[in-house]
Amino acid sequence: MLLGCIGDDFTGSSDLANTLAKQGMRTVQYTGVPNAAAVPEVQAGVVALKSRSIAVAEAVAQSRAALDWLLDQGCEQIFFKYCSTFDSTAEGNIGPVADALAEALTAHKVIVCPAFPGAGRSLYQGHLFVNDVLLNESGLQDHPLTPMTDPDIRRWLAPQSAHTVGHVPAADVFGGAARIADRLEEQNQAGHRLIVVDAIRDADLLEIGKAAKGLPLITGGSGVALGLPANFGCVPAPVPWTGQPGKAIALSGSCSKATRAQIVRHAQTNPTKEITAADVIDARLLPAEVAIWLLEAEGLPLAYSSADPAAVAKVQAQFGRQAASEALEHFFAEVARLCVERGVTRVITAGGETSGAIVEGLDLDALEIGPEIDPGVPALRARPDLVVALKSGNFGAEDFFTKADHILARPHV
Ligand SMILES: Nc1ncnc2c1ncn2[C@@H]1O[C@H](COP(=O)(O)OP(=O)(O)O)[C@@H](O)[C@H]1O
Ligand SMILES: O=C(O)[C@@H](O)C(=O)COP(=O)(O)O
Repeated sequence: MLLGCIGDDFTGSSDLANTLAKQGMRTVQYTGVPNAAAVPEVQAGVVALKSRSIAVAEAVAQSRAALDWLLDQGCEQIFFKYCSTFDSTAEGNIGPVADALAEALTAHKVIVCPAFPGAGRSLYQGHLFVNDVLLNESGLQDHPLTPMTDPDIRRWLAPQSAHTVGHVPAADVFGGAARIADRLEEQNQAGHRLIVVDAIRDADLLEIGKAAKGLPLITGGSGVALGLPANFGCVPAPVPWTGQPGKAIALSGSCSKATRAQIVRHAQTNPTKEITAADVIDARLLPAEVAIWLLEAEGLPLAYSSADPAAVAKVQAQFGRQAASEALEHFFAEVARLCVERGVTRVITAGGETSGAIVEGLDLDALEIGPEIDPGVPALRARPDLVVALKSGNFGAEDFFTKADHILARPHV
């Protein structure tokens, strides 16, 4: 294994794996830290953790365990993948995990770059934009677990890290790889260890990738991984795929604007069922009832708890943020488990935490990376009889659910 990656959630990990596979690296996504060694053909291993919203100490411990396993596989470089919208709180977990990995790897110039222009995320003067609005006006300010209320990534990261935060501005990034490398060195000499690097185009990310050659640790969204495979001699290649016939279901616990629009669109031509948090928490609705509905419905049925910010705030005020999230995540995991046990072969999920709970509930070990459905979302083969797609809350076009199912079912490509 050449490149070892640690993802702080499951959709994000598949987003990164998608980029690496498209750029020609033989990539596998693992559910948590594997117990056994990787097969020798794997060039990039992505250890998917569900560490974005857990306690800081636990996120650090899990990430350190992932690092140890990746180093045991012979990795020459480590990539810490977090969200392209930098989802985190003032306590963490991006800063503490990056600090711990940097310490363990004796990394002194650590790139911090959430930019993903392909999905509308650009970083300019340290400020993160989602399409044409600042992060804190993009809807992410209402995220149920990690509300992003400040678009200045330097300011957001500072309280999370033991080190001062540096910056390489766009004007230097536009100067190319050598200038970026010089600026990283300069920022480190000035005492900074975590260094926010601007990027607004894929061309910038490719230059940052070149400048990152040989650095022990890189952190960011999947965008900044674009230029890394070339450093290992890999070249872009089509990703092979054999789809899976049979019965499909879709499950969504994402409350993002993008997912809610996708649900409205899907409901125009497919059966949909809304799950309310109160019904789940008070046990008025059981996973088996939803599983039966999904199994009996025609087309691509979708069960969702996705709700707008006002409804989410009401649920959280009544039951508590963590309790509501956990109850819904466990519920969806159990629904998925029952459906797969009864023969479902294609599972499409929306939401990072939700997808993580479902993948863990289904006990899926290693995911083989297939072709891209929409930017940042690949088709994945979990078992000989099961394929999945894990959609990040904010990714995907309005017709995502049907498009995903079409690709997951597609015969050999
Ligand atoms: N109606 C709801 N009320 C409160 N919380 C909800 C509701 N629906 C989903 N959630 C929780 O909100 C969180 C959404 O996070 P996630 O699944 O990561 O989606 P995204 O990818 O959009 O961030 C999950 O923990 C989920 O259980
Ligand atoms: O980088 C991204 O935006 C995604 O890969 C990601 O991490 C998604 O997280 P969720 O929005 O919680 O699914």
